[in-house]
Amino acid sequence: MNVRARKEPRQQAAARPDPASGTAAPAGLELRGLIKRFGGTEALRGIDLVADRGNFVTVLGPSGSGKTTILRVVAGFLAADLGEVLIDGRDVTRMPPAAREIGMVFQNYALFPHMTAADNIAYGLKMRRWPKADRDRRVAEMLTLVGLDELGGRLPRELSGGQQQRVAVARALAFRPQLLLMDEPLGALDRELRMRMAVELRRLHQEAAATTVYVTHDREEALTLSDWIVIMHDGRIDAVGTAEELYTRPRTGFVASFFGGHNVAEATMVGLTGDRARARFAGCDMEVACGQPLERAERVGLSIPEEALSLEPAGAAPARLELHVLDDLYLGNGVRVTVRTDDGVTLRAILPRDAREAIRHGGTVTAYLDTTLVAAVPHDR
Ligand SMILES: Nc1ncnc2c1ncn2[C@@H]1O[C@H](COP(=O)(O)OP(=O)(O)OP(=O)(O)O)[C@@H](O)[C@H]1O
Repeated sequence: MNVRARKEPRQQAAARPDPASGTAAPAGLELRGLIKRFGGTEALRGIDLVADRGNFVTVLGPSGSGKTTILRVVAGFLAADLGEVLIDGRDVTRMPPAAREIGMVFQNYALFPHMTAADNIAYGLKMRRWPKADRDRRVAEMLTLVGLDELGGRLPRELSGGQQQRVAVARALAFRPQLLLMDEPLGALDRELRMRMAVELRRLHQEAAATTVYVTHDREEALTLSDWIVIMHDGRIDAVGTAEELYTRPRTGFVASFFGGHNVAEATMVGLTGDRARARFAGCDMEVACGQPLERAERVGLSIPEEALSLEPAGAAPARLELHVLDDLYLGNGVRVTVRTDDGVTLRAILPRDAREAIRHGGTVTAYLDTTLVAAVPHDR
């Protein structure tokens, strides 16, 4: 079954009609006004989120932004000071963790070391009093699903990190939870294995059809896995969108620099019409799209992707800039340069390999900015 059907995530809690049935379909997960304080620390400052059933939602954000706290509140390990948690329309806010029927996978796997892979997978089924024959059938199915048919009899210590992680996923999905929570499940694996497992998790998610909330601080994992990405910043949701939306039209400077790896530069706002702003940057006037509705102000932020600069005019409206080269690094498939405008704004750019000739350390270079790739964001003071 394909659960990637794109439905809109909603940052405000509101049931939406299900076009198929004509009635309001409960969301797979709904968070309403979650607030959590630890002493003087406000870990969650009002989280509203609706994830449609079967969606894969990644919660991405820097360390300390509140990602794990959200999962712990949803799982029931931690009570929020205020707010509600609904799973498939069921208010579970005051239910103990076991009654919420959630599948969970965490970074340290937490497999039972003295049990075989098969027994680890069967554990939750036993707790739920599944008859032995059903249990055995389901364990075999899960071992096949995660590609470990031959290894069910092994103890965790006889399995590689990636294999243990698959057992943990199989165990979490075995009892067919409607909701699966994963907190940095690939964090302990090396980079190559992490990316391979991310692709595999995506496939498992599609087969299991559970609404999934996945916490990570790794952008690439988020890109590989998600229907929707939620960007956390300081206990709040800064933005929700598809990877493409967040990359091409970041709402804020934080999203642009954290998720997109973009430059965020300050510019003068010289005009604003609807969702387009006119900005003066590096001596050029340019018209750019707004990442969110903006107010008329003196200053505006510009989100400038690293690939927006080139040495030949590019895009529909290339703005010509004279830049000072501070640094250049040959990458094989391109050149990473650090440049500075006359006003002292520093930008990072990726130029094609053959640009190396034109770039001299300490020299100046004429570059063209593809303004169709630039987005105006609120100016952070
Ligand atoms: N049990 C606790 N007691 C006190 N403060 C806590 C506790 N748990 C979390 N915090 C604080 O709440 C904030 C959010 O923490 P959380 O663990 O949710 O962040 P995170 O985004 O998951 O970070 P990381 O990526 O480092 O795991 C942090 O400032 C953290 O120090």
